[in-house]
Amino acid sequence: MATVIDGRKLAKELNQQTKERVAKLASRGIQPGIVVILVGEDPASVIYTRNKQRKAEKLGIKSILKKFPADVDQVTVMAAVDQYNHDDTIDAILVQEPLPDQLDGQAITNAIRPDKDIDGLHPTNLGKLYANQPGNYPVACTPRGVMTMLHHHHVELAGKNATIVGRSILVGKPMAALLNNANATTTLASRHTRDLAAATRQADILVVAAGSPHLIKAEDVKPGAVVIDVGINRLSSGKLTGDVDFEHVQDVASLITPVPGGVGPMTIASLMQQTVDLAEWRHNGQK
Ligand SMILES: Nc1nc2c(c(=O)[nH]1)N[C@@H](CN(C=O)c1ccc(C(=O)N[C@@H](CCC(=O)O)C(=O)O)cc1)CN2
Repeated sequence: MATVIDGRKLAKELNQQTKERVAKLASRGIQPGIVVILVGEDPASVIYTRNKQRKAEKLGIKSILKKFPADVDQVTVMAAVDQYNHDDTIDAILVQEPLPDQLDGQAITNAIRPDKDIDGLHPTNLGKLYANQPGNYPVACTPRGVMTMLHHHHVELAGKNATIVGRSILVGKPMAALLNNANATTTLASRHTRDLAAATRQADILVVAAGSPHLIKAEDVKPGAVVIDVGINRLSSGKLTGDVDFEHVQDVASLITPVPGGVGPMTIASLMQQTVDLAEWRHNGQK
């Protein structure tokens, strides 16, 4: 039976560390600041952005929620990004995804100053990640949170087979890069993968971010594997469930994350952690 990774507990510990770092910055007259740009009223995004705001305020981080109607045009959003690029009280700019179709998300990301790019999606930051450059730069907060979980549980990565299911730019791609940079042998699978079960069964570390409820069954998992479920799916019953059939996979895995209470809380805690990183780097001139 697998050990269940308690994402809420780990997030609480990380948030405590972040709070202490915020207090240290306050003694230098610095308050880290984040702005979250929310377009439209997607119910899940409204909840996530509210949770981010609450957490930031609780930790002493300045937080602005900049809302736009769903039919906002590109120029208006780009102007807001430009405004916060030049706002010295803001260290982190986050554009909540998903965005409506009329907006060019890539152009918006590219307009964010790389040293305020909290999601680590600007090509400059992605390039550094893919080049495995040393130094300080932001990386996407969900993969960062997953890495923190793996390190916390002393999961050995070097030489291990890691399979990531789902190749989004927000999770799958940076996750594969981080694991590869940690010397794991990585397979980045997607819905195009011919034999997905073969790819998942070879994994010592399996990260699933496919957005498909219970896609991964017990027979898809190597005995003793570490299974990280990034999926958050709301069933018609209202219940949240992951991409992994937790009930049965926990009998096969050695370590497993639940949904809810696994990766989700770590995403927000990592976001707060990285907001403080950005503030420290900017104020210490370590860009
Ligand atoms: N610009 C970004 N947009 C989005 C990101 C992101 O990292 N950057 N990630 C997701 C949504 N997300 C944060 O924005 C997020 C999702 C879920 C959770 C979370 O704590 N989930 C809880 C359950 C919450 C619930 O009851 O609904 C859990 O898993 O326990 C945090 C953050 C998409 N957009």
